Amino acid sequence: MAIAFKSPTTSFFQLKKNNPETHSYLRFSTQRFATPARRFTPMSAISTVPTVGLSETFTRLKKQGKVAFIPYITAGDPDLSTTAEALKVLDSCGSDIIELGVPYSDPLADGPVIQAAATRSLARGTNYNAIISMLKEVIPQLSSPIALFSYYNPILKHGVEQFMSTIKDVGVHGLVVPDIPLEETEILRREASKHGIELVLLTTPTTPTERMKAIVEAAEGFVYLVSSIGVTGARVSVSDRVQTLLQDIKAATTKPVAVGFGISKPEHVKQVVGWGADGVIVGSAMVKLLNEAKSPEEGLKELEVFTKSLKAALE
Ligand SMILES: O=P(O)(O)OC[C@@H](O)[C@@H](O)c1c[nH]c2ccccc12
Repeated sequence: MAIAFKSPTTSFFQLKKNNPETHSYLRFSTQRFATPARRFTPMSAISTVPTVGLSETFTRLKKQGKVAFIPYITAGDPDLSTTAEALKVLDSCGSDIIELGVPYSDPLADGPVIQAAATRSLARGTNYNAIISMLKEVIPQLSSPIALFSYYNPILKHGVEQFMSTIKDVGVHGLVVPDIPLEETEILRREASKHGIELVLLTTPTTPTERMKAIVEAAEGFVYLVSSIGVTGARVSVSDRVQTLLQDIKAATTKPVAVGFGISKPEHVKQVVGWGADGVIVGSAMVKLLNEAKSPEEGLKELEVFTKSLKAALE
């Protein structure tokens, strides 16, 4: 059993056996992480705020009666130094966890906005080593934990153990791998847990109940509830099926559940919070804003205003 990502116009997840598309993650990408790591000017005063992991973050927020705000951005779009600054902006505007996407040439679950961000980033020469160097410098300056978001292929390319050990060393707390089916997460889960990395798993509106139960049982950090069928990207409204899906998941687990896909406005955030989500994930809207700004500096300013508006909707 495997999860296949279809083209943006068709369904998002499809559970199928022996479908060639399901094994796309086994193909090694020709994209080389070849360019040398960029250097970042060290900050004069680097704070070493000890961050806690994903599940601990939810526990702390729950005690305060709060819901987690989880933005997503793609590393290296428009460039890695802007990503470094964007992480600091997102952190200082009250993000609780930050999802950082590793750009990949076949981002099958991503809609046009994030796909284009990955393409731009790779075209600029963003590579794994450069992302790791950037994180090594920036993570000590953040108070929110980072969940790295990567398709399976780049992880396989580095070797699962090597990958986990490297991301742990630079201070990453969690990992989301959207194109690996539950049945094939064994090695990933073993290595993640060996290195203290929380492996977030996803469930979707088309996941059968029994399978959803197995996914939430294995999930670490939080359960990612994909709000709608399709690919990532802003939508006019959030499907009200999310309310029932949340109830079903919550009947199966006490683990925190964060909702993502199509959330782009304060109204969406309020709605999802009203339905009982423990976290709200916003990706494409953030990526779009950074891309469409007149300059990276302008983009960072807009990111700050936008993040504050979404965060305010959570209060
Ligand atoms: O972009 P949206 O619709 O706001 O959805 C969140 C999302 O971007 C982020 O979590 C994500 C980026 N790429 C993905 C691929 C699969 C699942 C989730 C993701």
